[in-house]
Amino acid sequence: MSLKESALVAPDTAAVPSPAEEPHRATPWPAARTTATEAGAAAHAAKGGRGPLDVPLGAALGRNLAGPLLALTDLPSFDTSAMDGWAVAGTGPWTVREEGAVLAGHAPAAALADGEAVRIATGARVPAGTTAVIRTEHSRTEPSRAERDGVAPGPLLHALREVLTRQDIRPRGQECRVGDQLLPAGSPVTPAVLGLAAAAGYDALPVLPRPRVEILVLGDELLTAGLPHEGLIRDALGPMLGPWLEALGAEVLATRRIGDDAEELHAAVTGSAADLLITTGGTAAGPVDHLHRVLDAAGATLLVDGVKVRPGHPMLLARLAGEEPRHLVGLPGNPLAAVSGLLTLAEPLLAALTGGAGEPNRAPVVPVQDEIQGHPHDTRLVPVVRRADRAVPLHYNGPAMLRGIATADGLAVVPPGGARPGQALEILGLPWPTAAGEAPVEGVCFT
Ligand SMILES: Nc1nc2c(c(=O)[nH]1)N[C@H]1C(S)=C(S)[C@@H](COP(=O)(O)OP(=O)(O)OC[C@H]3O[C@@H](n4cnc5c(N)ncnc54)[C@H](O)[C@@H]3O)O[C@H]1N2
Ligand code: MOO
Repeated sequence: MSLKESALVAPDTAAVPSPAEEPHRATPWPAARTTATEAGAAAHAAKGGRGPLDVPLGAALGRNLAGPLLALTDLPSFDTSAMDGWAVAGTGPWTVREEGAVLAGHAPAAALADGEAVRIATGARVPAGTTAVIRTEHSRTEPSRAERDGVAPGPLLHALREVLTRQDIRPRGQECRVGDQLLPAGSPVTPAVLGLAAAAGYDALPVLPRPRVEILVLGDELLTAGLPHEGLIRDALGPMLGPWLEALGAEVLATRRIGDDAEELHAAVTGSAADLLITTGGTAAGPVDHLHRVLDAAGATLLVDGVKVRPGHPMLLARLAGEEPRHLVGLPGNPLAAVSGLLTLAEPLLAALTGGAGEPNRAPVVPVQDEIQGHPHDTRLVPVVRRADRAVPLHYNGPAMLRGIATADGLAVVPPGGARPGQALEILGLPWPTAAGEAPVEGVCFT
């Protein structure tokens, strides 16, 4: 008997009701996120072996630091002139030393004797004996009598304002001393962090390994190019999920289109090397919704089978069979339902899988401007834009729509029963910069 004939029996012959038809099996939304976090944390702990990687600075952007960033040097590493002007020793007027300017990156200049001055550039090492730097614009020079007579020494330097001891000198170690912690472990490597790491002496950074993710897009009705026609529609999830998951810190191994083929799906699920498989579609009870049967045949354990959230309630989380802990998140096919599954299950799991690289989607609490209709029993996730101190719900929030989320700053977590105007709600953030306050808020209300 083939796989299709045995474990993957056709849905209309299956005696058991589908998970979508069994609301009691659905997990409350907060508990589903906790389960996903715990699954990721357990997988991370079990994988102890996948230790930090040293990557060149240029490749570290967007990764998370595997350990604290410790300064490899004092910063600045020498007493540095903060201004173009004069290094002086003692009180003025000062005799200007004959030699040329002390420049950044050049050999150290000879020590200044009391009463001497030398030209200095911003970033140059101040000569030993220097008591202050005077900016060019705060100084004037005049020929000394000796210089007028044609014999050394050179001109005299006068300060045009009071000179404070050590002014405009950046002392060695002002920003940090060697060994100081500049950033804690887990910090995201931003462009600014790359700059700081380079300044502090790093050529490479130890970063956490990224969870490997594979995306399986299911559905015979999906087109990868052109206009929808004859009942076929464009695949909206393939182009969206890879970049979204990368923005959440994953390494996306592949996005594969599988169609509605149970055998092919079974082979893809059992043969994948990814830490996390993401499927789209096939979670419900339709004639070609094979996901539950494939997971059963593959020996997977369902950790979450339906969540009390709208949209996206048929989403699921499974632990795949095998010694290595690997997971599968089944996202519903409706595009906004898939986003809901991504934020509910995939995001917390990925955050924990990277080893506590930061709090997953720290949700700020913001009052909502308008009433938001609730589901009687389930949480709702509703795209919102932030306007000043308020969250404004967007209207194109139907399960099959991406028009709302495409202009949103986040998703409001609306408790069962709904929210009153002014009620404070958690807002799940999106992993990219949003144009808060720019988006149109008027529109037709669809469900
Ligand atoms: N009898 C029931 N039917 C459905 C239920 C239910 O509880 N009982 N739940 C509905 C809900 S809610 C959702 S969400 C969907 C979930 O369906 P599936 O995960 O099985 O997804 P599909 O049936 O494959 O597709 C649903 C919908 O989404 C479109 N789709 C799928 N993939 C994509 C894609 N990559 N890009 C764009 N659009 C996609 C697909 O064409 C369908 O229109 O089930 C309901 N049914
Ligand atoms: O999960 Mo469904 O998206 O509510 O239509």
